[in-house]
Amino acid sequence: MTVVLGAIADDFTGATDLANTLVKEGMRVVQVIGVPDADTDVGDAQAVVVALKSRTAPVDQAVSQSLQALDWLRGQGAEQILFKYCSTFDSTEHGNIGPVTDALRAALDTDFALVCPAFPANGRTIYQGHLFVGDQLLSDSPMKNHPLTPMRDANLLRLMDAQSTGRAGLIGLGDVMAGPEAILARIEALRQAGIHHGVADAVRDEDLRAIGRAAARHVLVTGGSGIAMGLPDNLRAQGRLDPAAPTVTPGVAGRAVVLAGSCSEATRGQIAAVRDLWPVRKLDVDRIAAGQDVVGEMLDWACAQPDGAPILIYGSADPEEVRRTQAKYGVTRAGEMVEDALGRIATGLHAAGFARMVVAGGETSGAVVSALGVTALRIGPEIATGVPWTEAVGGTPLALALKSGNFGGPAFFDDAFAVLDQV
Ligand SMILES: Nc1ncnc2c1ncn2[C@@H]1O[C@H](COP(=O)(O)OP(=O)(O)OP(=O)(O)O)[C@@H](O)[C@H]1O
Ligand SMILES: O=C(O)[C@@H](O)C(=O)CO
Repeated sequence: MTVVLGAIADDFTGATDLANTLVKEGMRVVQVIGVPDADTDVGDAQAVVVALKSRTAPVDQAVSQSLQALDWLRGQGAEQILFKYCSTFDSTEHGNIGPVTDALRAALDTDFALVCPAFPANGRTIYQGHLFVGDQLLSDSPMKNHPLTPMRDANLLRLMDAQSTGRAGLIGLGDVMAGPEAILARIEALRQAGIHHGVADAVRDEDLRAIGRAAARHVLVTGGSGIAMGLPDNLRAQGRLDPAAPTVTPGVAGRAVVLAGSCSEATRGQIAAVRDLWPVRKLDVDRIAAGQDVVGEMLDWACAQPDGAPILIYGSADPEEVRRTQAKYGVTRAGEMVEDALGRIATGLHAAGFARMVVAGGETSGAVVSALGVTALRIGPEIATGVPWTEAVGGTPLALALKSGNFGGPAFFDDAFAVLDQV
C-alpha cells in the first residue's frame, strides 16, 4: 500500500489545483472523482485527492460524503488527511467548511486542525486572521458578488466560529515567520486554551512551508492548495516517499472547446479576450427555463464550426445579470440550469470528437466531469498557477483543464491550448 497522504477536496477545480501542487512537490498523485468503490485501484499513487462537489451541497450531504471519502482514504493507508477548500474560503453561513472540519476532527479523534486557505502565488494572503485577495480584504473583493457563496466577511476566526462547533484561535505571522518550533508552541498554547481551529497567518510560500513542517504529525490539516506545499517534504524526511517519475502529459488529439460557467471577474475577462477571435456562443438562461432545446442548438452550432480553431460556450454573466436571473428562478435553480446545460453540451461534444476541453468554474467543472462519466484524472503540465491539464483515466481519450473561477490571466484560454500543442 503506497498511499501516504489522502485529500478531500470540496470541488473539482480545487482538487486539480491541489493535485497539481502535490505533483510539483514530487509526489505521484491520482485524482478520483467522487468517493470511489472499495475495489478502485489507484496504482502506485502516493497521494490520492478525492474530488467532491460538496462546497454548496446541503450540510448533511457534504459531511456524509466527506466522511465516506475519509473512510476510503484510510482504507488505502492514508495516515494524514488534508481537507482542501477554496483559497477564498467559499462557503455559506452554515458551511460547509466548518461542519466538515468538525466531522473530520471527530472521526479522526483529534482536538485540533489548522485552518489556512492562503495561496500567495495567486494573491491570497492571511494577516491577523483576515483573508486578502490581492490588496483587498476578501469581503471587498469581487468574491462579495459570487453567485453561490458571496463572501461578506474576511475574518477567518469569525467565519470558523460561526460555521463550526469548535473555537478558533490565531497563529499570528510573528510565530509563523519564527518557524516550525514557534508555530508548534503556539498550537500547544491554543490547545491548552481549548481552541480547536488554528487560523494560521501566511503571506509567503516560506510561511506555508513552515506551517506545513509544523503539521508533520497532524492527522488532519485544512486549507487551500498552498498548505500542501510543505507536506511532501515531511513524508520524505520520514523516509515514506520514494522518488516520483515525471508527470504524465496528456497527448490527446481532437477538437478544442472552452465551457465556462464561472461568473468571476477573471473568467469574464478571459471570455472577453477571445470573444471577437473565436466562434463563441452564450447560453440563454430564459430559453433553457422555457424548456427550449438550447443544448441541441449549441451542439448543432458547435459541430458546424470549422475544425481547427477552439470554440467557446458560456453561461457566465456579470453580477447584475446574475442577480436578475437568480431573482427570477432562485439561486439554486439558476445555477443548476447552466450547469446541467453545460454538462449535456460537454457529453454531446465529446461524442462528436471534441477531446480537449477547458472548463471554467468549480461547480461547473463538477457538473461537466460528472456528466462525462469521468472517474479519475491523471495530472499533466501546468497552464497557469493552480491549473494543470489532466487526462481522463480510461474511456475515450479526453484532456481536461478544470480552471478555478478566479485563476489564470486574461490569455488563459489561448495559453491552455498552446500548452497542449507543445506536448
Ligand atoms: N448567467 C448565469 N446566471 C446565474 N447563474 C449562473 C450564470 N452563469 C453561470 N451561473 C452559475 O454560477 C455558478 C458559478 O460557480 P462555479 O463554481 O462554476 O464558478 P466559480 O465559483 O467562479 O469557480 P470556483 O468555484 O472554481 O472559484 C454555477 O453554478 C453556474 O451555473
Ligand atoms: O483554492 C482555490 O482558489 C481553488 O483551488 C478553488 O478551490 C476554486 O474552486
